[in-house]
Amino acid sequence: MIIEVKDLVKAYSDTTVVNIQSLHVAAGETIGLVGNNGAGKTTLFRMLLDLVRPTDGVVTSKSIPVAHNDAWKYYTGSHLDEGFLIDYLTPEEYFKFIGDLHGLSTGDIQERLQPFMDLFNGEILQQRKYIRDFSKGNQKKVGIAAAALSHPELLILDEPFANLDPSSQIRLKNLLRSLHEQHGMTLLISSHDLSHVTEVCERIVILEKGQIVQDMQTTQDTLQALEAYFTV
Ligand SMILES: Nc1ncnc2c1ncn2[C@@H]1O[C@H](COP(=O)(O)OP(=O)(O)OP(=O)(O)O)[C@@H](O)[C@H]1O
Repeated sequence: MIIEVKDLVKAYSDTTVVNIQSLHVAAGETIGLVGNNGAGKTTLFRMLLDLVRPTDGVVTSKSIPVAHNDAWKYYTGSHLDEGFLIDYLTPEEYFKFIGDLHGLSTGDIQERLQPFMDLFNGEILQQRKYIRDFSKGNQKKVGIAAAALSHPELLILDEPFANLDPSSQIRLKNLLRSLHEQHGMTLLISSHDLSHVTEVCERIVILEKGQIVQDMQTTQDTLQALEAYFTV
């Protein structure tokens, strides 16, 4: 298992925001995490990435607790929010920084960014602008590309479609599919867009008040089932 979660609890004072008995992510799976505002999606991702320590329970990656070992960092890419970026760099400088961490040459970086050119829409590279001066949507594109640059075995993205214009959302959907198909990347993404997430992900997990209430393989009926579930 690339990720295994057991009896994972996160509580702030006396409010429990995540409470998951068990969640297994196998290598090569594409999983969409859905749930209303405050359901605990981001908190779960932060615990998977050792950014937040659980109140109870453990997260293991390839059987090793993420809190006690760095091995997972070499095969895990992630972009949760713009806080992950280095604002005073240009996108080129940031990609070089991330590429250096993974021993990629300038040529490797250029080659690996090639599939992102449609998504970048001519607005990311050679702009002579720092990341801080880009729009939220374009910052997100930089973050997603940087997270995927090392071709990680596991890619974790929090709301990758948010703040993107409709054309960019469609381009991102195709890109994520092709990262999975061409590199066997395991994807774990959260989204409020039920249609996009069911198109990209073969498995959908619904989180409600910190708990997993449904975990299903995506079929042609899943979108309808999700829409019914979220209709109040
Ligand atoms: N540092 C913190 N201190 C106190 N409460 C927190 C903290 N971080 C998160 N929470 C609470 O945990 C709950 C889950 O938040 P989280 O951001 O994980 O939800 P989410 O599913 O990602 O929501 P959204 O869809 O709105 O992004 C919320 O009620 C939030 O207020």
